[in-house]
Amino acid sequence: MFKLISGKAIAQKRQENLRLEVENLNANGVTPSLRVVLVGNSGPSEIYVRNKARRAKELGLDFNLIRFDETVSEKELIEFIDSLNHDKTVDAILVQLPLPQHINEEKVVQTVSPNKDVDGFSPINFGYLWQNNPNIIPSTAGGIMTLLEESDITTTAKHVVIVGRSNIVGRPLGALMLNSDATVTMAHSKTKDLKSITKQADILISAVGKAHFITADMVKKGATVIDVGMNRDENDRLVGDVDFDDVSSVAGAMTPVPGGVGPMTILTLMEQTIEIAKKRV
Ligand SMILES: Nc1nc2c(c(=O)[nH]1)N[C@@H](CN(C=O)c1ccc(C(=O)N[C@@H](CCC(=O)O)C(=O)O)cc1)CN2
Ligand SMILES: [Mg+2]
Repeated sequence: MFKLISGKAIAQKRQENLRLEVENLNANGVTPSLRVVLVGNSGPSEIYVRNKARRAKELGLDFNLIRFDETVSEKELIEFIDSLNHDKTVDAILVQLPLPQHINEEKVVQTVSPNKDVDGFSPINFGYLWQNNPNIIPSTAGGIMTLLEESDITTTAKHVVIVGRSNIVGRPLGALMLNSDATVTMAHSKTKDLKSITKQADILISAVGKAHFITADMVKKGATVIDVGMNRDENDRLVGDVDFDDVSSVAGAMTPVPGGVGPMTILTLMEQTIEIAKKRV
């Protein structure tokens, strides 16, 4: 039987509990605070940041978006982030990616204090994650683990194939899957005979950024397929990496785009902002 995994519904359900946690914190004089730094005004980043702002406001968080022109210098950006690091009223800092070409993304990510790094992108938090001692973890990867858990899809001893090795999704998800006792294969653009590998997956995750990349012939019957892609098709519709109509004829469970992984990314960001703020109680 085929199951559609709705990230939107799971995120909505968990957000109810988060509201109660925020009320509890408020009763202790704490309002979790999140600062999002956005450089330039690319269409997709604007949408993602707007979604973050909406959820934060629904939860009653202290949310602030700080915008910089896309010509901002690396030095100015780094100095600003450092001022947030030292601001005692700020729990969590997020720099929306990607950044313009002239700014070194690694340097900026390394500037965010590991204690406020709600994206879990700093080398310290990445290191903790790979040592199976996670602190703050990247939101998309964390959201996917929650999505599976809430859908009663276990990872122990499963063969998980992740296509894509980005720092935002593929690599941290590889660590989380390994930590949760899956057998993990990380595939990427240099992988030979990708289809022979994806066909072995009990859980197949695609984070490639190419519409219609995963087709039914690449999927084992009954497999769970998680689609992280956010692409525009030839009709300018938002689609994932997975050819949904084709793959749903063989998969056992699948996430849609939109309404799958995206809402879970934002939920996890809210959960982690609240977790960081709890340390103030
Ligand atoms: N600093 C960060 N930058 C980026 C991250 C990140 O986790 N931290 N991840 C992605 C973008 N991303 C979060 O920022 C993100 C992507 C998608 C969604 C989302 O809600 N998607 C919706 C559809 C939205 C639409 O209509 O286009 C869905 O899937 O239903 C939220 C966040 C890159 N940058
Ligand atoms: Mg993300």
